Amino acid sequence: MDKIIINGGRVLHGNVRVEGAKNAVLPILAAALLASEGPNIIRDVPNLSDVSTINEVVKSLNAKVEYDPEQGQVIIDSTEELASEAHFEYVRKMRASILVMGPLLARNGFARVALPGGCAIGSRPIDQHLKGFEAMGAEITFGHGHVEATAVNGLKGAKIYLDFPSVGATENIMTAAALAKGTTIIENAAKEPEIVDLANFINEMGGRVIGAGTDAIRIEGVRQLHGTVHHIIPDRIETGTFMVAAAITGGDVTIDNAVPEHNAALISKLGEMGVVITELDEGLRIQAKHPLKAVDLKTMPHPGFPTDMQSQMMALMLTASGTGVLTETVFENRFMHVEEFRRMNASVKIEGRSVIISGPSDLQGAEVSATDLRAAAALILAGLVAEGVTRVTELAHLDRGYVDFHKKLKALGADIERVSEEKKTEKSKQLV
Ligand SMILES: CC(=O)N[C@H]1[C@@H](OP(=O)(O)OP(=O)(O)OC[C@H]2O[C@@H](n3ccc(=O)[nH]c3=O)[C@H](O)[C@@H]2O)O[C@H](CO)[C@@H](O)[C@@H]1O
Ligand SMILES: C=C(OP(=O)(O)O)C(=O)O
Repeated sequence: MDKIIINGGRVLHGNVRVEGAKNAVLPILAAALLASEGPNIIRDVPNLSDVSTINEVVKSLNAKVEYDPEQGQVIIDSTEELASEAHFEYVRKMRASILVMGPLLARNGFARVALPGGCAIGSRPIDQHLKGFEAMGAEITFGHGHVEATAVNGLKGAKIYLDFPSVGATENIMTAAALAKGTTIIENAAKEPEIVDLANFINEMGGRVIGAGTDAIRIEGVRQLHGTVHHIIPDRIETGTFMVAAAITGGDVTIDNAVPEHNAALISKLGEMGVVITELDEGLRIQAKHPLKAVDLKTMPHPGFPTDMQSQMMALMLTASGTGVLTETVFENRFMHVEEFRRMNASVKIEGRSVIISGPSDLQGAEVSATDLRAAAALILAGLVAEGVTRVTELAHLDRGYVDFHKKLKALGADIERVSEEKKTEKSKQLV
């Protein structure tokens, strides 16, 4: 089992480059299955365990996949007839495997996918995805832990109003509608930058998606889609995580390859706290001097404050002066990291869907365990400023969404290393 060990107290300085966005590349690699002519070449692909998982899923569906992690490139050839079932072994590993359902239904008129169930951040139902497929003429059935969607006569365009602007439902409906007969309109659609990247990709394959990034997306179905070359957008959550890393250490960090407009809510909140942020041609410079001011914040669908930055912001708010209230409205149970922060001497109180933070806490290094992907990053951020040594375990969560996180922090001046049990055993053998 790997551990990240941090000796707190270093101020971060320098430049760091962010990777392609995890939450853009996963739906795009699934949507590549829509192309029945010519291969898709996807570039700026981050070397993450989730990328390996989606590649496995796509391969299991009979597409040919060539992945070059060094180059950050995936080539997908889905021109042969596709299988129709995404097995539990993949969906269990990664919920986003459900995103193959739209493309499979579009290509085959049938899809069978293991039900994803909940995870550490909430129950995460898929009713809005299924409501969309049903409106387009698919029959939905459940059994033996799976959901099946069948459209014997193919999918037909429909008007679909989402009860909540779900990212995954918007993506699955967009891909299903790309090859449907007629026009589909998604109302109350998700507006995240990753939705726009997916729409651009579908259009580059020959599709017709209009309005992505607004709350009404119009998809005019086409008969066939072809392979293309697509570059993934930069990861706004990795960007945000390094913004917080700079702020929490009182540092001066420039983030290359960042898109400021994708992080408007975070830029505004950090500004309120007293962090100085400068927008550069291709990036962001973050300068912070302590003490920072406490703020209140509420997570919301884009362009609101992203839930995927909630735990990292909680780490930062622990170091700010005054009382701040952080409210989570997107997921009902995304506070598992609070107990771990308490192990680091944080003063945090949960009240329903809010957390009240009285700062600054006198953070102390401790042995803590990552409860989900962003909690892993947040605990490491807290470790950067805690007094003494912090050890973070359960790093499989971190590897889902961050490439070389500890190496990038080390290059900025952090005292941080990653050790594996095997290495430790080797060391102790040498000592004996
Ligand atoms: C791979 C990926 O892109 N993951 C992101 C995606 O997840 P994901 O696509 O799963 O998130 P959604 O936007 O769908 O979920 C948001 C909320 O809607 C609820 N819901 C969703 C679908 C549905 O059919 N019914 C329903 O009730 C969920 O339980 C949750 O409470 O968006 C989330 C919200 O920004 C991010 O935190 C995740 O990082
Ligand atoms: C919650 C996240 O991802 P996923 O939807 O893949 O679990 C995340 O990226 O923070």
